[in-house]
Amino acid sequence: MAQTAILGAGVMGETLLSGLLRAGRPVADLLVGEKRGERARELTERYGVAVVSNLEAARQADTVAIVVKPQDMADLLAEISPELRPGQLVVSLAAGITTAYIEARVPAGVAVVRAMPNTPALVDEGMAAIAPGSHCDDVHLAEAESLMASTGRVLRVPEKQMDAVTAISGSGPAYIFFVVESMIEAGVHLGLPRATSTDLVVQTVVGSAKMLRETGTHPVVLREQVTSPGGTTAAALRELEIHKVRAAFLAAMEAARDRSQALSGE
Ligand SMILES: NC(=O)C1=CN([C@@H]2O[C@H](COP(=O)(O)OP(=O)(O)OC[C@H]3O[C@@H](n4cnc5c(N)ncnc54)[C@H](OP(=O)(O)O)[C@@H]3O)[C@@H](O)[C@H]2O)C=CC1
Ligand SMILES: O=C(O)[C@@H]1CCC=N1
Repeated sequence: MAQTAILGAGVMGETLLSGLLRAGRPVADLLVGEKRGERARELTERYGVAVVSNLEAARQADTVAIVVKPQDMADLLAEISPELRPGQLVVSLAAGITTAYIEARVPAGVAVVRAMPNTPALVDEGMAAIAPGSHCDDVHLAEAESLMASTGRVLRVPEKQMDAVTAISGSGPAYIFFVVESMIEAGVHLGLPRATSTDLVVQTVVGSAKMLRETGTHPVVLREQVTSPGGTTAAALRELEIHKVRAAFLAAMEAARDRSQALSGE
């Protein structure tokens, strides 16, 4: 099978690595580029994967997945560019970095795909979107899709939607964890033991997510089913509206979208 290199084995790089292995990708087909010796030893012990220099990984691999921070992208591309060749596929998982940014820094003819995954990929419930660059054919896009599909669902989107995707599903798990954390804390304020509050909130979120996915019913309808006339839910939702939670979500996601747009220029 073709070799895939993962450059940048932090939170998301390790999530991709472990997902590919769970999906049955032979470890011999994977390479990791990691500059810190201690981290390299940890990854080899944990997964049995070969850890090599970025240059060596770029030389050997057919597909190079780049999972460094956007701010480290320019240096990494300058480092590996001498080893990249036309026909090779670069998949960038970095927020905000456009395919044009990468294409301008690699040899002509290198295919580039921009991907935006999220951390639920760690439990094979990821949501990723992919967008092709200008030298990318269907085979390249299908390869990027199969890479991301190892850990969950994948959508193909036009690149102009990627900053919004990043604001919704890329950063999205953090908003959900923030809501969960807030609800647990509220339970504690209401006098529940922390463990009880945590159990109640986590299962409520899992159950609600499962209902959304399995029934396909619109969230407004599901919310109305919970909201008995003159009851407890109506009282709570009124407070959420008074505190402008809906407007806060809109402002938050606009801020994430704007931050994503700014990252290519830094
Ligand atoms: N975390 C998330 O939920 C998501 C992250 N992403 C994207 O994934 C990318 C990585 O994010 P995340 O995993 O959170 O960040 P991390 O900081 O956890 O991981 C980045 C990794 O890249 C390594 N690195 C930096 N420079 C190089 C280099 N030249 N060669 C090899 N490795 C290098 C870092 O090593 P060291 O620590 O030694 O510097 C670190 O291990 C970002 O671009 C982010 O936008 C996308 C979607 C979701
Ligand atoms: O916060 C970030 O910039 C990255 C991209 C999406 C999720 N985490």
